[in-house]
Amino acid sequence: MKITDIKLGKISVPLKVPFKTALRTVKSIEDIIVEIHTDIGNIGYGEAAPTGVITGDTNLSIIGAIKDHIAPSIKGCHIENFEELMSKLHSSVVGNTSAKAAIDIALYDLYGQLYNTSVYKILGGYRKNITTDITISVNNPDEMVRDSINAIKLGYKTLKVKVGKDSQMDIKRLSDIRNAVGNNIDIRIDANQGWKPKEAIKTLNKMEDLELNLELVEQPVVAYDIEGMKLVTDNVNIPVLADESVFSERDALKILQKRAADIINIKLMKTGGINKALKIMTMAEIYDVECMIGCMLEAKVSVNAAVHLAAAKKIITKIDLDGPVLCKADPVIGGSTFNNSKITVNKEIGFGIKYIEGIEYI
Ligand SMILES: C[C@H](N)C(=O)N[C@H](CCC(=O)O)C(=O)O
Ligand SMILES: [Mg+2]
Repeated sequence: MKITDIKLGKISVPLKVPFKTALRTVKSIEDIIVEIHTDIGNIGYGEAAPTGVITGDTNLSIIGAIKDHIAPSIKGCHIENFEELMSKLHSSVVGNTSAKAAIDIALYDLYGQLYNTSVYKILGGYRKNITTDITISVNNPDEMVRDSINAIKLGYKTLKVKVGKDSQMDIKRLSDIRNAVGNNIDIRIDANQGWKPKEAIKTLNKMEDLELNLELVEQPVVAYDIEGMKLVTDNVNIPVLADESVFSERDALKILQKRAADIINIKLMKTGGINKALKIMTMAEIYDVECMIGCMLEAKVSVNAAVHLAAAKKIITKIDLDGPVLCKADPVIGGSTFNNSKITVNKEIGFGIKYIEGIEYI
């Protein structure tokens, strides 16, 4: 199965409500779709999200990286030579992890098609069903309480509450939400780098004193401050999860060796796809550290690939794959089933993506 062409397009999918974090506010998903075509008519689908404030990737940089670097290095190659393809993909250009993720996903799709097997089975086939949390955007406390109650009515048992804009107000936000939802709901919080290390320690210890019963705190401090994150990890009881601090295997190794965080959040847009994510997961296994699998604001093509990875691997114990359920509509035909918090991995060959509505080809 030989790669003959790589086509790119854009999709635009409005969100149900604006998505707000300490880093950005977004009203719609504007992602790049990749189609890798082969000499025998198979197509592999991938998706890249332009999360400039986290990955540095924009739609124009994604298009440029694929057109100028990645496509020329993999065109004409055979899917059979998968290891060689991965090596070419990752050495074609530095950085550009979202562009690499889209290509990696499309290549895994074709690899599954080549061997007539669903990707999650090739990767390990650990389980068929997973349960995601849902993000509660950072807003005024009343709005966040309302969004939390609405999420619980839809059956969500875990809320991922965005904080990090104002630590005093964050304590009120969390107190109001915990009061409103009771103690049977898991609450994890994500500061998206918004706090300074000492501020994070003070805030998290206050939240513990108030018995807010938080499952974990995600990325309390700025991504590059590994010492700061370790200081937080060593001085609070709430488990600390490294998100923006871990892109590569080297980043993960540093965090693991220093014990700077308790859990690692793996996202395909940070790692550059499944192949590199697997390496991080193996390291986490060695250090006996659990992983979350997360997503950026992504539609169902790339989140479906993350579902396959999550379904395949035992080391992934926490799921944050709510991208598709945050959207007003789903333009992707095929793939896993998203029924609010319940996700069932699909069994079709490859990733099972059949068609994507409304692609604007570039
Ligand atoms: C969508 C997911 N639940 C999430 O919250 N991801 C964010 C980053 C998303 C973005 O800004 O596109 C995270 O975990 O930091
Ligand atoms: Mg995060």
